[in-house]
Amino acid sequence: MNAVADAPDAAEHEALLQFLYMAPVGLVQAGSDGAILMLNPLSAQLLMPLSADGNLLNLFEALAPVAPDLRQRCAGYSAPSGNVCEGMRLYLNGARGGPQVLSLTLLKLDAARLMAVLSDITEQDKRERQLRNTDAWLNAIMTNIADYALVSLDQDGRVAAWNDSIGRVTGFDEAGVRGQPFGLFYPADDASAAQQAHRLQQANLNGWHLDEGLRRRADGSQFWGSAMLSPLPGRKRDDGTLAPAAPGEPAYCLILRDITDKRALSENLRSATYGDHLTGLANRRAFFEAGELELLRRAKMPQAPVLILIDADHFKAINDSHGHPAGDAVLRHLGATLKSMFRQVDTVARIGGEEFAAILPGASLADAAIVAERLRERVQAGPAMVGDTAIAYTISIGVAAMDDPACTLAGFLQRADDALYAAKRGGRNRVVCWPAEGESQA
Ligand SMILES: Nc1nc2c(ncn2[C@@H]2O[C@H](COP(=O)(O)OP(=O)(O)OP(=O)(O)O)[C@@H](O)[C@H]2O)c(=O)[nH]1
Repeated sequence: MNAVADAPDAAEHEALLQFLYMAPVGLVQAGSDGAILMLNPLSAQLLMPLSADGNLLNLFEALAPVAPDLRQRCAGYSAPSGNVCEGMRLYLNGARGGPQVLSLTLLKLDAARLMAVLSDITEQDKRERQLRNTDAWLNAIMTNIADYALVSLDQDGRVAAWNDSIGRVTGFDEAGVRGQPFGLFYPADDASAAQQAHRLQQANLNGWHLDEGLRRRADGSQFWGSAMLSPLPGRKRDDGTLAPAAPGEPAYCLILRDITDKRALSENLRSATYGDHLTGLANRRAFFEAGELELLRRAKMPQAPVLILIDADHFKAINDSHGHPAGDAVLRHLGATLKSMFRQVDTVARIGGEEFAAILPGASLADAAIVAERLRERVQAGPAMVGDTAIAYTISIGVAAMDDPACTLAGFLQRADDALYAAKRGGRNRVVCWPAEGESQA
């Protein structure tokens, strides 16, 4: 070779060496018998832990602990050139999930030469394993947790993909579900196109939409369920907007869950927190919360609510002559009478030992006084039966309109209590409205 021709060769050679040195993958050139002809620093680094004596002389021998059949593979590869193996995973230190994972691609360059490309894919392998675990985990959830159901919906909220869990929770079969709007799982009065569109829109805006309520099974029966709706993650563009999905393709994920048990639990919790254990009415805490709420609402209502305080007369004497448990039975009797006399919208509570209160929204003082008088008559007319014993008792009632914008709930209670006190003083078994005659206004 002459000097003019030699110069570019030397430069190319230098560039090649530099490439081999810097390459982010391990490169090994070997003969067809595996004898290593050349290897770059990274491949030496990757192969070194496999070598028993630190001498990297033969590729097949170096890789024997993790790829014992490599020599046979090459021998059996009859094409003049091509990939003997591609992306073969080599798990160093034996076990899968060990500290290091290599990927090996072995190229047959020609009859005499092989080129191995090695790269460290430990992190990638770990991520893939995590994904597989997550997949298996999700699958296990969907298959084993009986009260969850997963379904994917298309752009318009129609069921795009069937999942067995849907059948299990709702009783629908694939033919009955695929292509149907997801309102199918809701009772008719909650399943309009507009209601569905609203749910999808909320999911688009917030990233998810969750609602709890009655859900419908294939046989028309209902259960208490939650529905979590969210756009599929793949649709999110870099700018945060959602890419439209192709017609019929999954665009949303809907997770339905039967939470009948959970609801019963929270109802129990609710009644433990807000219910009176003896009478089943609201308790003092519930009464005060409802009272404050009524005061907030009062401004927007044409009619202020009315507060009624009810107290059993001479209750101590009942306890003394019949015993405390009989007294309890009388209180239960009074509670049941109250429950039967007031409307659904009224708050009726036991706020003390033998003291009860009711808030009547949208009632005038005169109407409330009539209701109170009827209640008094009813209690007087019907004794409480405790076993075989009829225990007659009466009640006194104070009534106050909650119509003074400057007055607080405590203030209204004081007014009703003043009226109640007047009823007691006046001889009991009577109804008095605030301001009572002869009482000064608070
Ligand atoms: N059995 C029973 N008695 C209760 C309960 N809470 C309070 N009491 C009793 O109710 C009685 C209330 O007595 P007082 O406040 O003197 O009133 P009263 O005897 O009803 O007389 P007037 O209210 O003035 O008509 C007391 O004896 C309390 O022990 C309860 O949960 N069960």
